[in-house]
Amino acid sequence: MWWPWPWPWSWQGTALTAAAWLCLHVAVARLMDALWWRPRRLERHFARHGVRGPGYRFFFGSSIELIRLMVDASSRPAPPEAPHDVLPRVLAFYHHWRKLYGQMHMIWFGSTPRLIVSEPELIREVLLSRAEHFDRYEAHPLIRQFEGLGLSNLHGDEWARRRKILTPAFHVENLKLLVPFVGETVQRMLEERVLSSAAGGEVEVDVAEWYQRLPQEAITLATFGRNYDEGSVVFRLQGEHASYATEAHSKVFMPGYRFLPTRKNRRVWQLDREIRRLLGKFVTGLQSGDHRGGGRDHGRAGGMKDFMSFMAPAMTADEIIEESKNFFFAGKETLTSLLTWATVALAMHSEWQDRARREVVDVCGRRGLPTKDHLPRLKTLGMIVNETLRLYPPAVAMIRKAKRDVDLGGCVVPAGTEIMMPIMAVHHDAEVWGADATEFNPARFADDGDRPRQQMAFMPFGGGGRVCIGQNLALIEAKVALALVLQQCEFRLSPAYVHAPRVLMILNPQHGAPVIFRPL
Ligand code: HEM
Repeated sequence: MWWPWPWPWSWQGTALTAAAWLCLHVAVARLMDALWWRPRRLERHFARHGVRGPGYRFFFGSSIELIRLMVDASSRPAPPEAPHDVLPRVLAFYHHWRKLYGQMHMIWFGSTPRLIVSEPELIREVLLSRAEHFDRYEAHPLIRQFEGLGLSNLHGDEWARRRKILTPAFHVENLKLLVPFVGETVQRMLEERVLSSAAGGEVEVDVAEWYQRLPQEAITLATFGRNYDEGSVVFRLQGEHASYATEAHSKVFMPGYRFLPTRKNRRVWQLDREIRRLLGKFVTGLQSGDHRGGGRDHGRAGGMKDFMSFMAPAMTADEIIEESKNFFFAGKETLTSLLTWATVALAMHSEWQDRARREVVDVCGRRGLPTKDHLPRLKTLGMIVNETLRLYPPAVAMIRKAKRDVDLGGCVVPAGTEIMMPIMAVHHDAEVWGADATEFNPARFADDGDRPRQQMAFMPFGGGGRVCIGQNLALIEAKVALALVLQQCEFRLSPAYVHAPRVLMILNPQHGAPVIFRPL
């Protein structure tokens, strides 16, 4: 039989072609909706609620302008006449768009709307009173890979389960037992780098580099206890791993780039495998009871119960691996940042340096290491640490995501919108802190000091259920380290120092922090 065209093949072909066209149309329509129509609809929605911001640009959102503002700001140091007025440099995009669009405004992170909220009252709603409507923001896969799938990156029930397991490990009474170890570590650091090199004279040290050793050693001991030496190897590799993350974060993100077998990527994969292998071996030993110690360490850690012994009975090997990666990541750069800025601020304000030193000598003596009983008596030092965290919060912002449509300050925030809370902007706000908001004045944190009483005016460690679990550890380390440095040296900024705080995940000095120490 002959047909003018190859029936039934032509029917099938036509149907297939039509289906392919339909799929293509649907895919293109969806893509266009995600990248163009939805952002425009959301823009109009927010405008109706009086919330405006830089207009949405196809695919890139506000990213190109944001990067331009940040790069431009980082090309100039902070103004010498107001050195602590660093918000326009650190969060240049916030500073710029706030002037144009008001305190609550919106920007576009690609095609995702990001609402900027900097009123303490609204932040309180997001973190505390209406926290169930907001979820922790999903970090980029590259950052998650380095940070580890630990507390910082978990959600819902799994986060709650882990937080419950880990909370007792970070109890202040447990952590206080670390004080002698922290003191000995800082004493060794001083002897090796400052006291011996200075030999009666002066020595210049880049404190942004130098301080890194303390959190690294403290987290290693707190996590691994008696198995500190094995832990050190893991965390040394993790240090290298994290340095690639910081480097990657400072570059423009290219989707899929991390899967290419470049020299650096191959090293990152190798490090990842090695860290997992070592931690896996260690954890399996710990869980089968075939390990040296774990539990209470009566040696270096003065009887502190290490984090491993809280995790081993309750978590799988993989979970422990991810959690330890997370501790290392969350605890190292943040503390280094705090110590660096406190030292820089004290070098700039010698009156506070002298006052804090007198207190340290009164409480701890001319030579002795600080003890856990000394710490609450170091009031001036506590005020200095708080004032540093206010002006130079290591984590400059927090991000949440609306789980569902939710009312915030009279604006209906659609599900999926990200909420960015710029910690540094709240800390520098003259309406919250008064006319001297950008001056270094630790006295505002005195018991009878004049400071805002509203919740979330001061939140260097975040707030609500997801408040920093490591804050007690950080404050212990910071007080002991600064007390020892003050007790044994006078210091001032090197002429080579340029005051240029910038944020690369964590707030750090763009050109390092060279400080001149003179042993006392
Ligand atoms: C000066 C030092 C530190 C600062 C300023 C700091 C700041 C913060 C902030 C702001 C958050 C909340 C993030 C958010 O809600 O989005 C946070 C969470 C967290 N921090 Fe810290 N941190 C410091 C030290 C540490 C240390 C020493 C550790 C542990 C070893 C640590 C572990 C964590 C963890 C695990 C979380 C996630 C908690 C959760 O989501 O349940 N931090 N930190």
